[in-house]
Amino acid sequence: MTRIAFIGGGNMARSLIGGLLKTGVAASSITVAEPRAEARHELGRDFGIASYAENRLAAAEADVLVLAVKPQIMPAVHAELQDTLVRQRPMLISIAAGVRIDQLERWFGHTLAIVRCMPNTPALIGAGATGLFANRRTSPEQRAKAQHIMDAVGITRWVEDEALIDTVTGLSGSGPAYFFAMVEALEDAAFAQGMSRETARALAAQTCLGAGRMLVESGEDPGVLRQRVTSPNGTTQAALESFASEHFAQIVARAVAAATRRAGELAAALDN
Ligand SMILES: NC(=O)C1=CN([C@@H]2O[C@H](COP(=O)(O)OP(=O)(O)OC[C@H]3O[C@@H](n4cnc5c(N)ncnc54)[C@H](O)[C@@H]3O)[C@@H](O)[C@H]2O)C=CC1
Ligand SMILES: O=C(O)[C@@H]1CCC=N1
Repeated sequence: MTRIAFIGGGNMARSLIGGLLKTGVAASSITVAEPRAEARHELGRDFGIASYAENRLAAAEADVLVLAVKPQIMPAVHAELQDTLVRQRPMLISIAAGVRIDQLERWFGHTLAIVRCMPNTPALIGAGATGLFANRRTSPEQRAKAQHIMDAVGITRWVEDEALIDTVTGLSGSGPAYFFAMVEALEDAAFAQGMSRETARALAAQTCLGAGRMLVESGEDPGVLRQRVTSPNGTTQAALESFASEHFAQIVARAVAAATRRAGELAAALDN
């Protein structure tokens, strides 16, 4: 049984923990370190896992440490875990946006297996999407273990070039928020035309779910699916022409680039 300790018990850790438990991972094999007492209480209440105020205690028995703190917190975490790292030599899985392998090696040690991942919050319902990149110290068995953990909560893809983890961040890491923003905008638009918020939200959310499921389950090209909705000179064409006139594709590309760039900035700030 792999023993996994989460360092940081915030939103993303909760999504991963909830997803892992749903796939049958034993609550006794997961611990979490979280400084906020209320969050610790909620982790115990919602998931039945042991939580600790101190990183050292949560990590005491772990084979795998999932570093789930904000990038800025990472150097402090290293200081608190130094003894544990030397004694246990756990594999590290960092999910922190931007934070590079060379930085993690500098803080946590050059001889540890380190996998840099970028998951997303739908992991909570087993529908996550995770990009992974491993350092050279990571053995094939350790790569498989990291992938196994992330496969439990959704799909996984290894990237060849570490820089592409920042692209994963701009695509799928932050991506759920783009779709939530789309649903909010659709709801607002229908509300402005007189529909109740409840009905507008239900229809917008189900449309998001239906389109997503069709895309994934059919395996068809999104462009083909889009064309099937678009009757010549019909309503969809009118909406898509409106999107195009506002340069929708460029708007999305600039947003993804902004998120990707921010990941790099978060990391660069830690070099100073
Ligand atoms: N929220 C998301 O959708 C995603 C977040 N991430 C990454 O996951 C990491 C965590 O993000 P969130 O969960 O959104 O943030 P969050 O703020 O919800 O969680 C971070 C947790 O770390 C705790 N913490 C603070 N100092 C600590 C310390 N010294 N030791 C242990 N825990 C400490 C905080 O109390 C907090 O509960 C970030 O690095 C972020 O880039 C990655 C993918 C998606
Ligand atoms: O917004 C963030 O910085 C984190 C990383 C990806 C999703 N949430």
